[in-house]
Amino acid sequence: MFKTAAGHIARMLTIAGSDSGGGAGIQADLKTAHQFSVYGMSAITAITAQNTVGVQGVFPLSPEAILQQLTSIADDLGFDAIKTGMLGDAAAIHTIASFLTERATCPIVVDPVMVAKGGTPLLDPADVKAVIERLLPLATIVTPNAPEATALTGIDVQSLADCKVAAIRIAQLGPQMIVVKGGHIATDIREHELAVDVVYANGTFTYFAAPRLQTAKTHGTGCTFSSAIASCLARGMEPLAAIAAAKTFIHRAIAQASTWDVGRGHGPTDHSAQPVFTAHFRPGAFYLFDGDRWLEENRIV
Ligand SMILES: Nc1ncnc2c1ncn2[C@@H]1O[C@H](COP(=O)(O)OP(=O)(O)OP(=O)(O)O)[C@@H](O)[C@H]1O
Ligand SMILES: Cc1ncc(CO)c(N)n1
Repeated sequence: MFKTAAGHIARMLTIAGSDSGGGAGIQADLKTAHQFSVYGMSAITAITAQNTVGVQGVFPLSPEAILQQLTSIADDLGFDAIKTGMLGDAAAIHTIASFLTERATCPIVVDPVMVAKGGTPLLDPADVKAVIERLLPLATIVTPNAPEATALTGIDVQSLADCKVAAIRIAQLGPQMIVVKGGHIATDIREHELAVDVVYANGTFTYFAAPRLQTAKTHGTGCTFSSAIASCLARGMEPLAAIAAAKTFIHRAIAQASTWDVGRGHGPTDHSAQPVFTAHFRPGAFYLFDGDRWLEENRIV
Protein backbone atom coordinates (compact mmCIF):
# COMPACT_ATOMS: atom_id res chain seq x y z
CA MET A 1 0.00 0.00 0.00
CA PHE A 2 1.13 3.51 -0.83
CA LYS A 3 2.23 5.79 2.01
CA THR A 4 1.44 9.51 1.76
CA ALA A 5 3.95 12.29 2.39
CA ALA A 6 2.44 12.51 5.88
CA GLY A 7 3.52 8.90 6.42
CA HIS A 8 0.18 7.07 6.52
CA ILE A 9 -1.50 4.62 4.13
CA ALA A 10 -3.35 6.53 1.36
CA ARG A 11 -7.15 6.23 1.80
CA MET A 12 -9.94 6.75 -0.71
CA LEU A 13 -13.65 6.83 0.15
CA THR A 14 -16.26 6.15 -2.54
CA ILE A 15 -19.85 7.30 -2.02
CA ALA A 16 -21.76 5.43 -4.72
CA GLY A 17 -24.17 2.66 -5.66
CA SER A 18 -23.53 -1.07 -5.64
CA ASP A 19 -23.37 -2.89 -9.00
CA SER A 20 -24.18 -6.58 -8.45
CA GLY A 21 -22.39 -7.28 -11.74
CA GLY A 22 -19.12 -6.02 -10.25
CA GLY A 23 -18.02 -3.83 -13.17
CA ALA A 24 -19.27 -0.39 -12.14
CA GLY A 25 -20.21 1.47 -8.94
CA ILE A 26 -18.70 0.62 -5.56
CA GLN A 27 -17.22 -2.61 -6.83
CA ALA A 28 -15.28 -0.91 -9.65
CA ASP A 29 -14.17 1.84 -7.28
CA LEU A 30 -12.75 -0.51 -4.64
CA LYS A 31 -11.01 -2.71 -7.23
CA THR A 32 -9.49 0.43 -8.73
CA ALA A 33 -8.31 1.83 -5.38
CA HIS A 34 -6.64 -1.50 -4.64
CA GLN A 35 -4.86 -1.51 -8.01
CA PHE A 36 -3.48 1.95 -7.19
CA SER A 37 -2.25 0.59 -3.81
CA VAL A 38 -4.74 2.85 -2.01
CA TYR A 39 -6.96 1.70 0.87
CA GLY A 40 -10.58 1.82 -0.31
CA MET A 41 -13.72 2.46 1.78
CA SER A 42 -17.36 2.75 0.74
CA ALA A 43 -20.61 4.42 1.73
CA ILE A 44 -23.32 2.72 -0.32
CA THR A 45 -26.16 4.97 -1.53
CA ALA A 46 -28.24 2.37 -3.37
CA ILE A 47 -28.16 -1.28 -4.30
CA THR A 48 -28.69 -2.09 -7.95
CA ALA A 49 -29.61 -5.48 -9.37
CA GLN A 50 -27.53 -5.13 -12.50
CA ASN A 51 -25.55 -7.11 -15.04
CA THR A 52 -23.78 -6.40 -18.33
CA VAL A 53 -27.11 -6.41 -20.19
CA GLY A 54 -28.93 -3.82 -18.09
CA VAL A 55 -30.26 -2.66 -14.72
CA GLN A 56 -33.05 -4.89 -13.40
CA GLY A 57 -33.69 -3.09 -10.09
CA VAL A 58 -32.68 -0.07 -8.01
CA PHE A 59 -33.06 -0.02 -4.21
CA PRO A 60 -32.02 3.32 -2.68
CA LEU A 61 -30.80 3.50 0.91
CA SER A 62 -32.24 6.10 3.29
CA PRO A 63 -30.29 9.31 3.96
CA GLU A 64 -29.89 8.04 7.53
CA ALA A 65 -28.24 4.82 6.36
CA ILE A 66 -25.91 6.78 4.09
CA LEU A 67 -24.99 9.30 6.79
CA GLN A 68 -24.31 6.61 9.35
CA GLN A 69 -21.83 4.89 7.02
CA LEU A 70 -20.11 8.22 6.36
CA THR A 71 -19.96 9.06 10.06
CA SER A 72 -18.55 5.63 10.98
CA ILE A 73 -15.76 6.11 8.44
CA ALA A 74 -15.01 9.74 9.37
CA ASP A 75 -14.98 9.01 13.14
CA ASP A 76 -12.34 6.33 12.82
CA LEU A 77 -10.60 5.69 9.50
CA GLY A 78 -10.48 9.10 7.78
CA PHE A 79 -9.80 9.71 4.08
CA ASP A 80 -7.30 11.45 1.79
CA ALA A 81 -9.68 11.74 -1.17
CA ILE A 82 -13.39 11.15 -1.80
CA LYS A 83 -15.22 10.17 -4.95
CA THR A 84 -18.98 10.41 -5.44
CA GLY A 85 -20.86 8.36 -8.06
CA MET A 86 -24.52 7.27 -8.21
CA LEU A 87 -26.26 9.10 -5.33
CA GLY A 88 -29.94 8.14 -5.40
CA ASP A 89 -32.08 11.24 -5.01
CA ALA A 90 -32.10 14.87 -3.89
CA ALA A 91 -32.52 13.98 -0.20
CA ALA A 92 -29.42 11.77 -0.35
CA ILE A 93 -27.50 14.47 -2.21
CA HIS A 94 -28.34 17.07 0.45
CA THR A 95 -27.23 14.70 3.23
CA ILE A 96 -23.98 13.86 1.46
CA ALA A 97 -23.23 17.50 0.62
CA SER A 98 -23.76 18.55 4.24
CA PHE A 99 -21.43 15.76 5.40
CA LEU A 100 -18.76 16.80 2.89
CA THR A 101 -19.03 20.44 3.93
CA GLU A 102 -18.69 19.62 7.63
CA ARG A 103 -16.14 16.81 7.60
CA ALA A 104 -14.12 16.69 4.38
CA THR A 105 -11.00 18.78 3.88
CA CYS A 106 -9.51 16.46 1.24
CA PRO A 107 -9.93 16.57 -2.60
CA ILE A 108 -13.39 15.52 -3.83
CA VAL A 109 -14.02 13.98 -7.26
CA VAL A 110 -17.66 14.26 -8.35
CA ASP A 111 -18.71 11.81 -11.07
CA PRO A 112 -22.23 13.10 -11.85
CA VAL A 113 -23.71 9.68 -12.68
CA MET A 114 -27.13 9.97 -14.33
CA VAL A 115 -27.76 7.10 -16.75
CA ALA A 116 -26.35 3.52 -16.98
CA LYS A 117 -24.78 2.35 -20.27
CA GLY A 118 -27.95 0.48 -21.28
CA GLY A 119 -30.07 3.62 -20.82
CA THR A 120 -31.60 3.06 -17.36
CA PRO A 121 -31.82 6.35 -15.41
CA LEU A 122 -29.80 6.27 -12.17
CA LEU A 123 -30.81 9.83 -11.20
CA ASP A 124 -34.18 11.51 -11.70
CA PRO A 125 -33.65 14.53 -14.02
CA ALA A 126 -35.50 16.60 -11.39
CA ASP A 127 -32.63 15.87 -8.97
CA VAL A 128 -29.91 17.26 -11.27
CA LYS A 129 -30.59 20.64 -9.64
CA ALA A 130 -29.35 19.27 -6.28
CA VAL A 131 -26.11 18.06 -7.93
CA ILE A 132 -25.57 21.51 -9.44
CA GLU A 133 -26.42 23.50 -6.32
CA ARG A 134 -24.97 21.32 -3.57
CA LEU A 135 -22.24 19.09 -5.01
CA LEU A 136 -20.51 20.94 -7.84
CA PRO A 137 -19.37 23.82 -5.59
CA LEU A 138 -17.57 21.23 -3.42
CA ALA A 139 -15.83 19.43 -6.29
CA THR A 140 -12.08 19.54 -6.80
CA ILE A 141 -12.68 17.72 -10.09
CA VAL A 142 -15.99 16.93 -11.80
CA THR A 143 -16.05 14.25 -14.53
CA PRO A 144 -19.20 14.41 -16.72
CA ASN A 145 -19.54 12.34 -19.88
CA ALA A 146 -21.17 14.06 -22.86
CA PRO A 147 -24.85 13.42 -21.89
CA GLU A 148 -24.10 14.48 -18.29
CA ALA A 149 -22.42 17.67 -19.53
CA THR A 150 -25.61 18.29 -21.52
CA ALA A 151 -27.81 17.73 -18.46
CA LEU A 152 -25.67 20.08 -16.35
CA THR A 153 -25.58 22.90 -18.91
CA GLY A 154 -28.43 22.52 -21.41
CA ILE A 155 -25.81 22.54 -24.19
CA ASP A 156 -26.17 19.67 -26.69
CA VAL A 157 -22.68 18.16 -26.32
CA GLN A 158 -21.76 16.19 -29.45
CA SER A 159 -18.32 17.40 -30.49
CA LEU A 160 -15.02 18.47 -28.94
CA ALA A 161 -16.01 22.10 -29.51
CA ASP A 162 -19.23 21.45 -27.55
CA CYS A 163 -17.18 19.86 -24.74
CA LYS A 164 -15.18 23.08 -24.44
CA VAL A 165 -18.24 25.33 -24.29
CA ALA A 166 -19.88 23.04 -21.73
CA ALA A 167 -16.71 22.91 -19.61
CA ILE A 168 -16.60 26.70 -19.39
CA ARG A 169 -20.26 26.74 -18.35
CA ILE A 170 -19.74 24.01 -15.72
CA ALA A 171 -16.75 25.93 -14.30
CA GLN A 172 -19.18 28.76 -13.49
CA LEU A 173 -21.06 26.31 -11.23
CA GLY A 174 -18.11 26.06 -8.83
CA PRO A 175 -15.83 23.04 -9.40
CA GLN A 176 -12.10 23.76 -9.56
CA MET A 177 -11.41 21.48 -12.54
CA ILE A 178 -13.69 19.93 -15.18
CA VAL A 179 -13.04 16.80 -17.24
CA VAL A 180 -15.56 16.31 -20.04
CA LYS A 181 -14.95 12.67 -20.97
CA GLY A 182 -14.73 11.65 -24.60
CA GLY A 183 -16.19 8.15 -24.47
CA HIS A 184 -19.42 9.32 -26.14
CA ILE A 185 -17.84 11.88 -28.49
CA ALA A 186 -17.02 10.84 -32.06
CA THR A 187 -13.77 12.55 -33.03
CA ASP A 188 -11.72 12.08 -36.12
CA ILE A 189 -8.91 14.51 -35.55
CA ARG A 190 -6.25 12.04 -36.64
CA GLU A 191 -6.24 9.23 -39.15
CA HIS A 192 -7.75 7.00 -36.45
CA GLU A 193 -10.47 7.92 -34.00
CA LEU A 194 -9.44 9.09 -30.57
CA ALA A 195 -11.20 9.16 -27.20
CA VAL A 196 -10.30 12.68 -26.04
CA ASP A 197 -10.91 13.90 -22.49
CA VAL A 198 -11.11 17.70 -22.30
CA VAL A 199 -9.78 19.20 -19.07
CA TYR A 200 -10.55 22.79 -18.10
CA ALA A 201 -9.18 24.78 -15.15
CA ASN A 202 -8.06 28.36 -14.54
CA GLY A 203 -9.15 29.38 -18.04
CA THR A 204 -6.93 26.79 -19.77
CA PHE A 205 -7.77 23.61 -21.72
CA THR A 206 -5.55 20.54 -21.55
CA TYR A 207 -6.33 17.43 -23.62
CA PHE A 208 -5.72 13.77 -22.84
CA ALA A 209 -6.34 11.52 -25.84
CA ALA A 210 -5.96 7.82 -26.55
CA PRO A 211 -6.92 5.67 -29.53
CA ARG A 212 -10.60 4.72 -29.33
CA LEU A 213 -10.78 0.98 -28.67
CA GLN A 214 -13.35 -0.85 -30.79
CA THR A 215 -14.99 -2.98 -28.11
CA ALA A 216 -18.21 -3.17 -26.10
CA LYS A 217 -16.23 -3.84 -22.89
CA THR A 218 -17.03 -0.40 -21.50
CA HIS A 219 -19.30 -1.14 -18.53
CA GLY A 220 -18.20 1.05 -15.62
CA THR A 221 -15.55 3.02 -17.51
CA GLY A 222 -16.71 6.29 -15.92
CA CYS A 223 -16.71 4.86 -12.38
CA THR A 224 -13.29 3.32 -12.89
CA PHE A 225 -11.87 6.54 -14.33
CA SER A 226 -13.16 8.79 -11.52
CA SER A 227 -12.08 6.43 -8.72
CA ALA A 228 -8.65 6.17 -10.36
CA ILE A 229 -8.40 9.98 -10.26
CA ALA A 230 -9.48 10.00 -6.60
CA SER A 231 -6.96 7.25 -5.76
CA CYS A 232 -4.17 9.31 -7.35
CA LEU A 233 -5.25 12.42 -5.45
CA ALA A 234 -5.24 10.33 -2.24
CA ARG A 235 -1.59 9.50 -3.04
CA GLY A 236 -0.90 13.24 -3.21
CA MET A 237 -0.56 13.57 -6.99
CA GLU A 238 -1.24 16.82 -8.85
CA PRO A 239 -4.67 16.94 -10.58
CA LEU A 240 -3.38 16.79 -14.20
CA ALA A 241 -1.02 13.90 -13.36
CA ALA A 242 -3.92 12.14 -11.59
CA ILE A 243 -6.22 12.52 -14.60
CA ALA A 244 -3.50 11.30 -16.95
CA ALA A 245 -2.74 8.21 -14.83
CA ALA A 246 -6.46 7.45 -14.64
CA LYS A 247 -6.73 7.71 -18.43
CA THR A 248 -3.85 5.24 -18.91
CA PHE A 249 -5.52 2.87 -16.45
CA ILE A 250 -8.97 2.92 -18.07
CA HIS A 251 -7.45 2.64 -21.53
CA ARG A 252 -5.50 -0.47 -20.59
CA ALA A 253 -8.44 -1.86 -18.56
CA ILE A 254 -10.73 -1.62 -21.62
CA ALA A 255 -8.04 -3.05 -23.92
CA GLN A 256 -7.21 -5.99 -21.65
CA ALA A 257 -10.88 -7.00 -21.28
CA SER A 258 -11.60 -6.92 -25.01
CA THR A 259 -11.26 -10.69 -25.32
CA TRP A 260 -13.08 -11.49 -22.05
CA ASP A 261 -16.22 -13.65 -22.01
CA VAL A 262 -17.77 -12.07 -18.88
CA GLY A 263 -21.46 -11.34 -19.49
CA ARG A 264 -23.43 -11.04 -22.73
CA GLY A 265 -23.76 -7.24 -22.94
CA HIS A 266 -21.47 -4.28 -22.23
CA GLY A 267 -18.80 -6.32 -20.43
CA PRO A 268 -16.70 -5.03 -17.54
CA THR A 269 -13.14 -3.75 -17.85
CA ASP A 270 -10.02 -5.44 -16.46
CA HIS A 271 -9.20 -3.74 -13.17
CA SER A 272 -5.90 -5.62 -12.95
CA ALA A 273 -4.46 -3.24 -15.58
CA GLN A 274 -1.27 -1.34 -14.69
CA PRO A 275 -1.50 2.47 -14.72
CA VAL A 276 1.32 4.60 -16.12
CA PHE A 277 2.53 7.34 -13.74
CA THR A 278 4.00 10.44 -15.34
CA ALA A 279 5.00 13.31 -13.08
CA HIS A 280 4.59 16.46 -15.08
CA PHE A 281 1.98 17.77 -17.54
CA ARG A 282 1.87 21.25 -18.97
CA PRO A 283 -1.53 23.00 -18.73
CA GLY A 284 -2.66 23.95 -22.23
CA ALA A 285 -0.98 21.01 -24.03
CA PHE A 286 -2.46 18.13 -26.05
CA TYR A 287 -1.26 14.69 -24.95
CA LEU A 288 -1.70 11.37 -26.73
CA PHE A 289 -1.28 8.04 -24.92
CA ASP A 290 0.21 5.40 -27.24
CA GLY A 291 -0.46 2.49 -24.88
CA ASP A 292 2.89 2.85 -23.11
CA ARG A 293 3.61 6.55 -22.65
CA TRP A 294 2.33 10.07 -23.15
CA LEU A 295 3.42 12.05 -26.20
CA GLU A 296 2.92 15.80 -26.33
CA GLU A 297 1.45 16.77 -29.69
CA ASN A 298 1.49 20.17 -31.31
CA ARG A 299 -2.10 20.66 -32.32
CA ILE A 300 -4.85 23.25 -32.06
CA VAL A 301 -8.22 21.80 -31.05
N1 LIG B 1 -13.90 2.89 -26.60
C1 LIG B 1 -13.04 3.56 -25.83
N2 LIG B 1 -11.71 3.53 -26.11
C2 LIG B 1 -10.82 4.19 -25.33
N3 LIG B 1 -11.17 4.92 -24.26
C3 LIG B 1 -12.48 5.01 -23.94
C4 LIG B 1 -13.48 4.33 -24.70
N4 LIG B 1 -14.70 4.58 -24.13
C5 LIG B 1 -14.45 5.37 -23.07
N5 LIG B 1 -13.14 5.64 -22.95
C6 LIG B 1 -12.50 6.44 -21.90
O1 LIG B 1 -13.01 5.95 -20.66
C7 LIG B 1 -13.18 7.02 -19.73
C8 LIG B 1 -14.65 7.08 -19.29
O2 LIG B 1 -15.38 7.74 -20.31
P1 LIG B 1 -16.92 7.49 -20.66
O3 LIG B 1 -17.34 8.66 -21.50
O4 LIG B 1 -17.09 6.13 -21.24
O5 LIG B 1 -17.56 7.51 -19.22
P2 LIG B 1 -19.05 7.14 -18.79
O6 LIG B 1 -19.98 7.26 -19.94
O7 LIG B 1 -19.33 7.96 -17.58
O8 LIG B 1 -18.95 5.61 -18.37
P3 LIG B 1 -20.06 4.70 -17.55
O9 LIG B 1 -21.33 5.46 -17.53
O10 LIG B 1 -20.14 3.40 -18.27
O11 LIG B 1 -19.48 4.48 -16.19
C9 LIG B 1 -12.69 8.28 -20.46
O12 LIG B 1 -11.32 8.47 -20.16
C10 LIG B 1 -12.88 7.92 -21.94
O13 LIG B 1 -12.03 8.67 -22.78
C1 LIG C 1 -24.09 1.46 -9.40
C2 LIG C 1 -23.73 2.09 -10.68
N1 LIG C 1 -23.09 3.29 -10.67
C3 LIG C 1 -22.75 3.89 -11.83
C4 LIG C 1 -23.04 3.30 -13.06
C5 LIG C 1 -22.66 4.00 -14.34
O1 LIG C 1 -21.80 3.26 -15.08
C6 LIG C 1 -23.69 2.04 -13.03
N2 LIG C 1 -24.00 1.39 -14.18
N3 LIG C 1 -24.02 1.47 -11.84
